[in-house]
Amino acid sequence: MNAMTTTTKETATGTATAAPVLEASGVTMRFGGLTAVREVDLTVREGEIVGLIGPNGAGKTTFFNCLTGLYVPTEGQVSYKGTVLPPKPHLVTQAGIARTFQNIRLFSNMTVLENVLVGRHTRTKEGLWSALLRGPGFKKAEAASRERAMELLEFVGLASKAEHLARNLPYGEQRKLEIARALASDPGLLLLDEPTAGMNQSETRTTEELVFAIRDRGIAVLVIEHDMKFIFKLCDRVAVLVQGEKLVEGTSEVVQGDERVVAAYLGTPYEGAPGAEEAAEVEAAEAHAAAATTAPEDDAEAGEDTAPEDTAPSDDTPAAGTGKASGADSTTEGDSK
Ligand SMILES: Nc1ncnc2c1ncn2[C@@H]1O[C@H](COP(=O)(O)OP(=O)(O)OP(=O)(O)O)[C@@H](O)[C@H]1O
Repeated sequence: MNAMTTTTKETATGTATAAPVLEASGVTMRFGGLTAVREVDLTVREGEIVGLIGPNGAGKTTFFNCLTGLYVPTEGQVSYKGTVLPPKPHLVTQAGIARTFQNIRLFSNMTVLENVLVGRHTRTKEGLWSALLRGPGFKKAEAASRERAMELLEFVGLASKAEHLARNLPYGEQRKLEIARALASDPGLLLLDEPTAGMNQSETRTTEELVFAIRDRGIAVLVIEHDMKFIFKLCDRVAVLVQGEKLVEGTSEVVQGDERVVAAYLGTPYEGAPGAEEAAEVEAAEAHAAAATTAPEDDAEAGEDTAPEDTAPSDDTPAAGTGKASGADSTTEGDSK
């Protein structure tokens, strides 16, 4: 990792007033009756590393998919450097957002270098004919792309394996290669989905340094991770998603000290928890219905009057906030992780 320098969070001080790179506002994603992400606002500023955490199924990856155009959000919008993004992955990449996936997506039968070159294609201007005829313009562009790709491999510490097949790399290096490929599109914002999943401690530590070094190159980072030690050490700010809603956002210290975050991870309900109101209503209605079935006969008349409004929701009552569900089918992808 020759180009990497070990840096710390301190280099990011003063980012609170830096220009926003990413602005997500009111992002909601519904899949039929399920609201996976509900009205989430999130800003990432220049020079920041922001963490997105939450228990399994909290909606983190779905939110990433909304940011990168893989899903068309049911509501809300996403802007990159002040311009609203069209929900199309290639246009989002072209605009300046790159990502890695929770499930590694490399071209396993291509070399390490070729994988990075693929990530470079959004930044090369040579057209199809130029490529087929292999004219001087194409050769020059190809040489420049190779040089850039090698520089990125050097940066992530994989230069010596440029000609290896991607599938022969150990797992931790495949994750690094994914990062190099994402960087090949010259992004202003990098989204990392669980970059240390499956890594040992030393690989995690190297990834930590890599993310700091990426930020030091002027690329803002938004990272999903379950490894709390990694997140709290790395991030200038952390947002916590629980059941699709943003519960807390703040510095690592603020988030770690918030009892609602602890409760969400331990599964302990707390006052005002997302979905708590609906759950309380259902519980009350069920209790009411149960009382009605065991009520003495002289209560039956009163029961008839109140039943239509007070009974528990029927099976076809939509879940809270699902009234406007749309678009999910057309945007759902097979493997969106
Ligand atoms: N394409 C889809 N169709 C229907 N439901 C989906 C789809 N993608 C995600 N979901 C649901 O949305 C909710 C949020 O899932 P998501 O994968 O975004 O959570 P997550 O926070 O990334 O979880 P994890 O930490 O386990 O990766 C889950 O209930 C999931 O089952």
